[in-house]
Amino acid sequence: MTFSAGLSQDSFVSTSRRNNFFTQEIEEIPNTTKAVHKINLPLSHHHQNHRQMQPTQPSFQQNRRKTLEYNNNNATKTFDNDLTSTITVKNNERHVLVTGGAGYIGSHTVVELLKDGYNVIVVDNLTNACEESLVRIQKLSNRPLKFYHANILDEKILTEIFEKYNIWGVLHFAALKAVGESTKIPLEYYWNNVTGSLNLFRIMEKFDVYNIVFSSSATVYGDPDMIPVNEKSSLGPVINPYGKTKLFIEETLRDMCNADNKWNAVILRYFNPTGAHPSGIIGENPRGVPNNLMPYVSQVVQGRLPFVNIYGDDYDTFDGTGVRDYIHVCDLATGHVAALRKLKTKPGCVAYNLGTGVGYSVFQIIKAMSRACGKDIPYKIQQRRPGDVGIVTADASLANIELDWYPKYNLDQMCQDLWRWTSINPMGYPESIIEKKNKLQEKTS
Ligand SMILES: O=c1ccn([C@@H]2O[C@H](COP(=O)(O)OP(=O)(O)O[C@H]3O[C@H](CO)[C@H](O)[C@H](O)[C@H]3O)[C@@H](O)[C@H]2O)c(=O)[nH]1
Repeated sequence: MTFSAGLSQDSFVSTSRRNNFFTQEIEEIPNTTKAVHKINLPLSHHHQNHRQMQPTQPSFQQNRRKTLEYNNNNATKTFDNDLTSTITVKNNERHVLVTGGAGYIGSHTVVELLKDGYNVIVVDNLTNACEESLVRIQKLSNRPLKFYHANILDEKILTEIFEKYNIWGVLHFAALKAVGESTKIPLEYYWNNVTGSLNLFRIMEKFDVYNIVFSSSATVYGDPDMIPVNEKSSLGPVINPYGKTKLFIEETLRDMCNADNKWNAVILRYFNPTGAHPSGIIGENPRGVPNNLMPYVSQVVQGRLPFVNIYGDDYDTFDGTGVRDYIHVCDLATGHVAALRKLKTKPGCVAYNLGTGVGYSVFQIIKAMSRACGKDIPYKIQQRRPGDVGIVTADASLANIELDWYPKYNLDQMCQDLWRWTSINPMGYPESIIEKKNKLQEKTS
């Protein structure tokens, strides 16, 4: 039987809103020595008369690689709309390297990094991310970034990046991340996540770059012995290969920091990221049927999926459904900026939970999404999903105290922002030329 959760329509966002604003033109410039893409960013009407986004030629020599270098020569130091603020550029030409910076959490973090004045280089192989997010990030923050379309397993390209730029630290997001998929193709997960990270760490060491922020997950706690879970809780056992890769990389970083005090690592354990940038311009772009609850619910609202499967209503929770600690992706993003500040104090290896400390059940999530979109949401109660636990919430007080980081968004804002992103971008980001080519190559190989 299908039920539906409907609540009063206090924050309806019209699905008729469409984002024509960021139509991107990517043009291949025929060049015998370089494969260059020109990115034309459309301008805010506020800026149209004042500045021009001018693509520049990449200055590096290698020519067979698909590398994009974005530049905005005439960028002003202010931006408008709901992001009214003034950027203080305070760096000394040092860069941070963001692996996986075109992905969901990476892209929101890059916006915060650019706002905070960092020079950002993104490395992303675009397997689970879209180049379009990078175009939009620059528009949002009104600052340029540099992008390398590359895999972290590629020692040659990483070496070249470290040779070329004065890199101060690395934010390491790049990873395969689907729990279910990891049980089917474990070797791919160990190869990409573990070997890719080891490759990155070795190259960092070679170039005397010892500052890293690592994207970990609450999954490293396994089935936690106490709730809310704090950083002193025991780690593991973790049953799926995805979680094992996160735990192994954490352990590697701890060993590296113990062995050599030049290394500093801030490990961030995310709880359940959701929401999207409040502008509705960047957000999560799941490929295929989403595994996680929030994007799944949002596709049900869109009518792309018929109903939400509620995996179990017999947990020992107040309404029987699973309880999780959902956190707005923009709060996660500011957590990374705080982590970089922490790295400047040379802390050794430290781990922080990033969550709100508040748990919501599956029923509460469906109701909150229903409030945000003003629609009834159909659901069916199903068997428990294998590997799920009843309740996981964070004790994030260590991050509050030591990083001076506090989440700002509540559940209704998370749902409103998620729904705004979904309404404006019903099918996610448009595919870029690179992504189309990747797909073609996958089909023909
Ligand atoms: O279609 C769905 C999807 C999920 N759920 C339920 O919703 C809750 C949240 O499930 P998610 O799949 O959204 O998130 P998880 O808590 O299972 O997993 C997330 O948090 C983990 C850490 O706790 C890991 O980081 C993992 O990678 C990440 O996806 C769970 O009770 C789950 O049973 C449903 O009822 N229906």
